[in-house]
Amino acid sequence: MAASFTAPAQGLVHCRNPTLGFSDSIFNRTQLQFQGPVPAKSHPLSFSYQLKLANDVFPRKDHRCSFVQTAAVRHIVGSLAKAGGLRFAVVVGRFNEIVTRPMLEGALSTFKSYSVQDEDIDVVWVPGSFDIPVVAERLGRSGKYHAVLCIGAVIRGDTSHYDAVVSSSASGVLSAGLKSGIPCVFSVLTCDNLDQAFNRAGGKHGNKGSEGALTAMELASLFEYNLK
Ligand SMILES: Nc1c(NC[C@H](O)[C@H](O)[C@H](O)CO)[nH]c(=O)[nH]c1=O
Ligand SMILES: CC(=O)[C@@H](O)COP(=O)(O)O
Repeated sequence: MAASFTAPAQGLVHCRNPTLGFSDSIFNRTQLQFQGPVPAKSHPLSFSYQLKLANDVFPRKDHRCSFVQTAAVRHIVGSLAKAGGLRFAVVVGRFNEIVTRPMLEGALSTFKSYSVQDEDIDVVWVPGSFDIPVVAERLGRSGKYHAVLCIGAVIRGDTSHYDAVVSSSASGVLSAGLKSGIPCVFSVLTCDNLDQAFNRAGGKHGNKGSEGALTAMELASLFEYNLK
């Protein structure tokens, strides 16, 4: 997309120049002195007129304007600061609840710390990770939530059952998001043993439930405020 010029009175051109912050989009305004005539009622300016303005401001011998090329990129990022007021569903597997419960608690406290109210969160328990996707899709389609966070813990046993549950859960959550059009976040641990799981449920490798809540808020905000 082209740089967004506005042409206020008196021949001043403002150029919107986005800079990225991790959790928010910040736009800096740069004022440029413009030499040529500015049409009285000129916004939004056509792309060709924006090019003409830019070339008038930065004339180059080879008739190319590097300013337009760099300023034309707009970076769009969801904002955690705008999570308050958004609604979330959390689908949690009861299987290995000793792991999934602290993940859920981590998620709920992270939502709270970004001003998401308790009444804007519904927690739905299901038997295990394999059962999460069908529920996530139903919740996504309900129109009640801005994002669905999926929490589970699959721990390898003796047979190939692990692979079936892991791959079904991962592809199912992906498909739930794609089919419902609502972000469905995958916070299902896939571990070789209980130790690995505890380390990711509030232990030395953090809490993947909390991380999932951050992802859910960022995507919910992106969809609600930037991609409509
Ligand atoms: N073994 C694990 C399961 N298995 C259960 C399935 O998820 C599912 O509930 C059952 O097949 C009925 O559809 N679930 C986990 O979350 N973690 C496991 O380690
Ligand atoms: C990940 C699993 O499904 C696991 O609990 C099953 O264990 P097993 O393969 O020993 O039956």
